[in-house]
Amino acid sequence: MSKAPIAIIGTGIAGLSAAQALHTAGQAVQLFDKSRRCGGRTASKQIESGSFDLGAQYFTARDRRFREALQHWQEEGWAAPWSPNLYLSRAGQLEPSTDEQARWVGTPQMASIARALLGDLPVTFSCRITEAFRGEELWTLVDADGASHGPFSHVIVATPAPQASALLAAAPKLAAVAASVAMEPTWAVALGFATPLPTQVEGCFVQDDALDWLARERSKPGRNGHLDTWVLHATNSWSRQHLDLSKEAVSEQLLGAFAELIDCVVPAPEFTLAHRWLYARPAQPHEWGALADAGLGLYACGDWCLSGRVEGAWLSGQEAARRLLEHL
Ligand SMILES: Cc1cc2nc3c(=O)[nH]c(=O)nc-3n(C[C@H](O)[C@H](O)[C@H](O)COP(=O)(O)OP(=O)(O)OC[C@H]3O[C@@H](n4cnc5c(N)ncnc54)[C@H](O)[C@@H]3O)c2cc1C
Ligand SMILES: NC(=O)C1=CC=CN([C@@H]2O[C@H](COP(=O)(O)OP(=O)(O)OC[C@H]3O[C@@H](n4cnc5c(N)ncnc54)[C@H](O)[C@@H]3O)[C@@H](O)[C@H]2O)C1
Repeated sequence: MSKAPIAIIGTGIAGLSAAQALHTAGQAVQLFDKSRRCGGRTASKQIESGSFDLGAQYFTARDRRFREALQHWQEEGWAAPWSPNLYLSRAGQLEPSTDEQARWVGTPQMASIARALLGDLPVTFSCRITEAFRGEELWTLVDADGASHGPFSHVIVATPAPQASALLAAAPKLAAVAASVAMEPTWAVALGFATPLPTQVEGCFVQDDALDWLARERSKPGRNGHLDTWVLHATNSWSRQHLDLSKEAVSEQLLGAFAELIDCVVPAPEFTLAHRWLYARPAQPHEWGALADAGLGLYACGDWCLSGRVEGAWLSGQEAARRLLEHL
């Protein structure tokens, strides 16, 4: 009988990073995600007039191993540098914000990286895993419809921490660590304008009550939508305070804040979309790398194990795979 595959719950950057490392090492993997597509918080939304990045806006690469992976992504055309006309808005004043930081984006959209990393690996979408339990030797997963999946030799949980703790119940110490991680929400609003706004701004860090960040989609490489689409992110604190506000009210308030901030007249948008990220980022960075109960064969990874960024998620996935492989 062939060896049971390794189950990976979550197809964000962390889960995909672990999957790739294990696949490269000759291990069979089976991925699961509750969503209809991969990428998690590196999501891009496809609409008739183009696409835009709704979660992660760009990423930086500080770790040598991640820089090497990024070089490969660039060579393959999955990622490219993004050097926007960057501004800072403080106390209502908009000023250019030049820095030396290199930033990258997925091409032609942020979600392209996850799609490329997934490649042909076996995956089950629209499948929310609710339980992972171990028999004498092997693991079984149960989904929200009560269906069982398995058997698996090991399980890697690659979801945000609040969703990971229940899936780690077989290892109470790991479950407790995951349960101790607070994650902050972010409201995101996309606005599409029929006529390009007459401004030089392409990205802006905002120090404000409501807004935290705004980006102009068409300034990113490979984007060719016909609307001038902007993505606005609210601060974590504003998002927390307005967690249950309707999407319409959130769009209206953030559009108002944007119109006050930007140095031009803002017409009514052709298109508006609001999305609430309940678990956008860990409240604090950690240095766990990944969590492991090697005896049980249960592992956890995700941005919350490191820095709350794309780079942290990728490194955490690598670490989970490394720890699993060293115990085979
Ligand atoms: C609004 C916003 C802006 C951001 N901006 C940036 C930025 O500019 N730069 C940067 O570096 N980072 C940014 N980030 C953070 C970055 O997106 C994350 O750090 C990274 O994508 C996390 O990857 P992950 O794989 O750890 O988790 P996720 O991407 O959250 O992936 C987890 C996956 O698990 C799935 N899942 C969850 N529970 C279950 C379950 N029970 N069963 C099956 N599947 C499940 C989810 O559907 C998801 O696909 C931003 C995040 C947000 C939300
Ligand atoms: N909104 C959310 O939920 C987010 C979740 C997770 C990350 N988010 C943002 O992602 C970037 C990623 O950080 P980074 O990779 O360290 O990038 P950085 O560009 O170096 O930013 C770090 C930090 O510094 C501030 N900053 C950077 N450059 C400037 C500048 N030229 N002018 C003013 N301020 C600058 C910025 O506020 C960053 O927090 C990061 O933006 C997260 O906020 C969002």
